[in-house]
Amino acid sequence: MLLSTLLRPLGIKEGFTDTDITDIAYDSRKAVPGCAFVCLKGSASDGHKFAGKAAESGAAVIIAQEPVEVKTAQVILVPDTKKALALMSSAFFGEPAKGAIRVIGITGTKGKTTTAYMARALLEAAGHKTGVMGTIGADIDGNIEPLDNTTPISHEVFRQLRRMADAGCEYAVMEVSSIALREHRVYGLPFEVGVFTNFSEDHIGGVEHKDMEEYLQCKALLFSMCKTGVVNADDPATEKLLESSTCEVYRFSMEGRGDMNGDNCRHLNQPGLLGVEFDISGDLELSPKVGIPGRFNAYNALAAVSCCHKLGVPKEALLEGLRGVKVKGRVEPVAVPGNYTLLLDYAHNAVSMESLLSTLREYEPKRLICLFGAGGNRPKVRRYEMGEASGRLADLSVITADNSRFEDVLDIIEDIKIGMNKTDGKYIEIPDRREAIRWCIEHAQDGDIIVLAGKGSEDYQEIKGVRYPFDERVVIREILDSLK
Ligand SMILES: CC(=O)N[C@H]1[C@@H](OP(=O)(O)OP(=O)(O)OC[C@H]2O[C@@H](n3ccc(=O)[nH]c3=O)[C@H](O)[C@@H]2O)O[C@H](CO)[C@@H](O)[C@@H]1O[C@H](C)C(=O)N[C@@H](C)C(=O)N[C@H](CCC(=O)O)C(=O)O
Ligand SMILES: Nc1ncnc2c1ncn2[C@@H]1O[C@H](COP(=O)(O)OP(=O)(O)OP(=O)(O)O)[C@@H](O)[C@H]1O
Repeated sequence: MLLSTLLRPLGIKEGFTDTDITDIAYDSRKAVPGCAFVCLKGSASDGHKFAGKAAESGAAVIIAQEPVEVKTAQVILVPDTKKALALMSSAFFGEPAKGAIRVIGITGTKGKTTTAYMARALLEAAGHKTGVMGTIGADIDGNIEPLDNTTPISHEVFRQLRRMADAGCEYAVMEVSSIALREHRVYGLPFEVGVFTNFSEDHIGGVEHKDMEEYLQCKALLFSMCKTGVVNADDPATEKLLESSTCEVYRFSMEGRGDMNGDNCRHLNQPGLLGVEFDISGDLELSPKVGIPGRFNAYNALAAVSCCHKLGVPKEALLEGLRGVKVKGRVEPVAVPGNYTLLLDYAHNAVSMESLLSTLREYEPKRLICLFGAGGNRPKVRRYEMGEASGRLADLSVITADNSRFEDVLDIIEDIKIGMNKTDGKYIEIPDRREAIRWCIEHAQDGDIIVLAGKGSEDYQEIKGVRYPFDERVVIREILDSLK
């Protein structure tokens, strides 16, 4: 593609020699002859330092935001290379979001993945093929390409949108993290709808956000990039989020203050099948059954229904889509031979643990058993808080390993116990996660709900820098086979 075509969206029309560009690279180790190398300032290093290396590998152009010394490539200075990468990537992949595919962005502290998959289920029930991009990966028809981040770097965002459009998707639903908005990973992307699920404390400190104010301001950016903002009217942060919005606003609520309101949430409870049912009024009258349990999933469903209603999805498709929805690793049921319920869930901090366990309590299990660990090399406060939440809400906690990374799993368990010991919750410790799961299955009683928290859709365990295969669906099947 001609350099002039890539630079046009940046408003650069002169001051360079036009040439054919083979690729766009932002990592010097992946620079190829004839590419444009974009220098990005990162958290660990500065891409400007690698401009020389990229030129040695044959880069024809260096896009930089401060002067760099290279002899074999032309240098083009721009005010912000992250924005430049996004605009150039969109052009490089044929501007997929300007005609080929309509993009829905979902932001919020919790519920992004679930709401994204619900929206896909609704759109597909209406006959619109839809791709999903988020924590689980880039998913077209269940074929999942892993992504480095929940919202990957802009080049990958536009590459995936092109892939989805080429595969015949009319829509892409993507999770848009606050970090991605801060880092301009979706800069210039025209969103048809932006959805806001909720806001609570998370992602503060280290390379993440400075404070809650900055966290919210980053999320707010989505609402000046979309035509319609579909927002949770019940969240105390919503009005502040919308202060500088430029979109049409559509509110959903479980407390009667929205354009679309949900009410009268009821639990669906059969062995192996938990779900929720609720009534919608306002712009639509319907009582959907949702194939995933939890009061918070009524919220997620209401967000997805509001979004898809705005896109013209008919009532019948809304009902059909929600009934059949399943989200990998989000309160996902696993078939077991006994009369108990075994669920996999991604809850890995206090907020999600609290909402998960309190909602499961409402299903009145004989016992609620929660198996969980906590990630190594992550803030310790998570461990104390998760321990406290499980101690308070589960009848029995089985404390085990999660991705211990470079820490000793026994040290992490000791931290979890600090929180646990603030409660009178019963617990056992089984550091080997496979053995802990086996214990739960061997000791399950009729009417129990057992939830394996923390892994969700992950299929590995990360120990001392190595990722070992660990798909809980496979592990459970192996344990059940060995017990036959
Ligand atoms: C802080 C942050 O967001 N970092 C992201 C960033 O990496 P970085 O800033 O550390 O990059 P760096 O190592 O400093 O390198 C800077 C530049 O030099 C280049 N380089 C580097 C070395 C070299 O030899 N040559 C070279 O050209 C790099 O390719 C890069 O362009 O760019 C990478 C590639 O896109 C991301 O994978 C990485 O995400 C890291 C892994 C991360 O943990 N990010 C978190 C904070 C994050 O983004 N989370 C959100 C929210 C998730 C949620 O809601 O749960 C997400 O969307 O995932
Ligand atoms: N609306 C919600 N409110 C509170 N908790 C929720 C909500 N939706 C889901 N959860 C809980 O949070 C966990 C993660 O849900 P989900 O993956 O949908 O959210 P996410 O925003 O994508 O999360 P993350 O940013 O951690 O990847 C679920 O497994 C569930 O326990």
